[in-house]
Amino acid sequence: MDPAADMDMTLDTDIETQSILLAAANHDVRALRALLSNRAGSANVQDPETGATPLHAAIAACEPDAEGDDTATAGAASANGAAANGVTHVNGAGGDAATVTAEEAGKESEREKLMEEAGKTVKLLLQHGAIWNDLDANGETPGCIARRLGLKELYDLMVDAGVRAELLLGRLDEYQPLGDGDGEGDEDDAGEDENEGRVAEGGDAEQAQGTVESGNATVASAQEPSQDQSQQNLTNSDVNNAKYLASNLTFTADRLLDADANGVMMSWETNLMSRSAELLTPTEGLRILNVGHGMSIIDTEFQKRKPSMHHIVEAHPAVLERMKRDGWYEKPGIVVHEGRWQDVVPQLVEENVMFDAIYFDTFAEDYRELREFFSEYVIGLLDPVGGKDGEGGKFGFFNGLGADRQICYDIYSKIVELDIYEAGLDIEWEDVKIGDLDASGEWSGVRRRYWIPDKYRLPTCTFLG
Ligand SMILES: C[S@@+](CC[C@H](N)C(=O)[O-])C[C@H]1O[C@@H](n2cnc3c(N)ncnc32)[C@H](O)[C@@H]1O
Repeated sequence: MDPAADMDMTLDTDIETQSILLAAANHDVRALRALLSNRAGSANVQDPETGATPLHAAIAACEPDAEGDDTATAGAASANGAAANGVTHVNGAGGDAATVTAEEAGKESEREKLMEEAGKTVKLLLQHGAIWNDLDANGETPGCIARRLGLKELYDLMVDAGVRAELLLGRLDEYQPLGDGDGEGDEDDAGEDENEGRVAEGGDAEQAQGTVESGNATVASAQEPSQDQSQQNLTNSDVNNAKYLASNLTFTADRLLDADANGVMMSWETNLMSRSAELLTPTEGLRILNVGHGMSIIDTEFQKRKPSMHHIVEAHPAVLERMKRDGWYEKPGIVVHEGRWQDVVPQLVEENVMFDAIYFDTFAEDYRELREFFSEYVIGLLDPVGGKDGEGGKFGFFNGLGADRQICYDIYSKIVELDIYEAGLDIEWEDVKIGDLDASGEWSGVRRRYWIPDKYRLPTCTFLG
C-alpha cells in the first residue's frame, strides 16, 4: 500500500477512536450513536495509551475533577442520601441547616442527572456490543472503576451486562463440544487458563476472567458473546483436573499446595467451612456427603456432629494416602469413595443412596462442573424430607466463583443463583466477613492470590417450595 495512504488510514482510525472516546466521556448519546453506526465493533475501540474503552471513558467521566467538582462522588459516597448529611448539619451547625440541606439537595439532583446520562451512554454502548470486561492500563474493567468511584447504578449495569454475557456463553457451551478431542490446542488452552492470572488475551484487549475457586479452578472469561469469543471459553477442564490429580501436593499446617504452588486449600477458610457445616447439619445423626476432602477441615466439622453416615469423595492419591494415615477410613460412619465425583456420584444415584446434607468443594474444575453437579445429581441425592425434623436436605458449596475480582464475584453470585433456581433449588446467602489476608501474610509462598472480596457469600440451598 502507498505509505501516504497507509498513514492517512491510521490517522483516520485514531481520530475515529478519539471521537468515540470523547463522545462516551461527554455522555453525548446522539453523537455516539452516529459514530457507532459507522463501523461494526467500534464500541470496543481502546485508547492506545490508557487502554480505556468507551465504557471506561463513560464511567470514569463521573469522577470529580481535581478542582473540587465533587458532584459525582459526593452523591455517590452518600448513597444513603443527602438527607443523612442534612441531619448531621441540623444537629451540628444549627442555623446553617436549611442552606446546607438545599446545597446537598442540589448536588444530589446534579448527581442523579449525571448518573442518568452516564447510564444511557453505558446502555447504548452495551447495545452496540461493548465488552464488559476489557481491562484498561490499570487493570480495571469499567465496572471496577464504577465500584471504585462508588457509582452503584453504573456498577449494577456492568454486573448485569456480565451476567447476560456469561449466561449466554454458558448456554452456547451447552450446544458445543467441550474441546474437540483431537488434542489440537486443548492442552495448551487448559494450561493457559489453569490457575494463572485471571487475564486472558481476547482480541485486541485484555479481559478480566472470573474464576470458580474452591481454592480452585478457572472459569469463564466473560465478554459480550460472539461465536468466536465463546470458543475461548471452551477449555477442556477435564485436562486441567487430570493434570492437577497427577501433580504432587505439599501439605503444611496451614495450607495444601499443588505442584505449581497454587493454593488448593488454606486454613484461613476454616471459619467458612465450620459455618457451612453448622448450617448444613443443624443436628446430630444426619447422612452427609462431602465431595473434596482437601485439608479435612469440613469433614472434621461434620464428624463433630456425629453423622449416621458420612460419605467422602476424593480423587487425589496424595490426599487419599493422607486420609488413610490419619485414620479417616476407620472413623464412625465414614465411607471413602476413591475417585472423581464424576465417576462416583452417578453410581450413588443409581444405588438410591440419599443424604440430608451435601457439600461440594473441588479443585481445578470450572463452573460447568459445579453446575453439572447441582443440576444433574443433587436432586437425586438430597432427601426432600430429610434433615432436621424432616424439613428437607441441604446443599452447600464453596463459593469462590470469580473471587479474584469483586465484579466477577458479584456476577457469578447472580449466575449461580439463577442456575440453582433452574435446578429446582432455592438459595439463601449469609455474608461472612473475611479478614485482611494480606496483613496476615496468607499469600506468601502461594503462587496466586485467589481471594479478593472482603465478604464471603455463603450459600445454603434447599428444595424449592
Ligand atoms: C479445596 S479442596 C477441599 C477442601 C475441603 N473442603 C476442606 O475443608 O478441607 C478440594 C479437594 O477436591 C479434590 N478433588 C479435585 N477434583 C476432584 C474430583 N473431580 N473428584 C473428587 N475430588 C476432587 C482435591 O483433591 C482436593 O482434595
